[in-house]
Amino acid sequence: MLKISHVSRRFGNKLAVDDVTLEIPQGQMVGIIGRSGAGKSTLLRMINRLSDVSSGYIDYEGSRVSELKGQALRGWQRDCAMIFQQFNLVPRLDVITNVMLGRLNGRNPLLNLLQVFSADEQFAALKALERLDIAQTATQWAQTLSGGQQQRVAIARALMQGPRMILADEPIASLDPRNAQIVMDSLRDINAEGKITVITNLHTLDTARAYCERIIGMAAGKVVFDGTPDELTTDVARTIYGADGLKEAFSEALTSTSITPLTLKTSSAQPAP
Ligand SMILES: Nc1ncnc2c1ncn2[C@@H]1O[C@H](COP(=O)(O)OP(=O)(O)OP(=O)(O)O)[C@@H](O)[C@H]1O
Repeated sequence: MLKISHVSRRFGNKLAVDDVTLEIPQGQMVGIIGRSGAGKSTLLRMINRLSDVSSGYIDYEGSRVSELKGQALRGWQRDCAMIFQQFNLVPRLDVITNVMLGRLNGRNPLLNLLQVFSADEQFAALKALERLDIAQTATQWAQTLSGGQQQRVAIARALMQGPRMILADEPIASLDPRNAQIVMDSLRDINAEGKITVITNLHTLDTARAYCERIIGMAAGKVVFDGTPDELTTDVARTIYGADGLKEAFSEALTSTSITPLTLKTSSAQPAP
């Protein structure tokens, strides 16, 4: 269980996240939606401790994540993998090495520097790439891959950490609909098969509805909705996006990133209406 208790984050005068309290059971697939600037990324970054809370607490399985330091903090960041809109791969390294870098936190820094990886690590990286159906790209430079392939490499790298949770910050915002679907299908399958909690920020309503069993809506730093896709009515969407943002949220859903799941493995995930 991840517990977020009265968490706020301030940047100067700006309250980016405002008194958020949430409980996320292990293994849930959660989508966070909201307009640009609503505080979605800041919330994810605080969970992963890329950013510190200004006030409040974050706990995971009884451990106070928001106060971890040193090795314990690195341990948490290994348990709680993060993927980003821009993939964050090393462009001039081959794919398999990029994936093995997912083990960084658990390894001797000197070996990292020399990029020496054991046979076991190479095997695990290949298995992770196979799981994402891109093992054939293992020896290519990361920068030669399409955006969708790069995001799958980033997910494979996250899997190399052996995480209990994956945080995805707008993972499909830079992808075309087909690749967006492949990436969301991968996240959904990893969630369903491995009981790995997935919390993903998403720009579009339809993707959140199609893939997430629970949707959290944020506006101006606050949680303004927390429920199932069925409960996310047009009125609720208006609260999340505002009357002027609503058109954008729905029209986006009908155009560039409109996707539906390829295969449904979880009973709670429903295709977009
Ligand atoms: N490092 C920072 N310094 C100053 N202000 C910041 C910083 N990070 C975020 N903010 C501000 O906090 C608010 C919330 O930003 P955040 O990136 O969390 O929103 P978001 O919902 O993820 O938006 P987007 O969808 O555009 O990424 C915004 O007003 C943003 O400008």
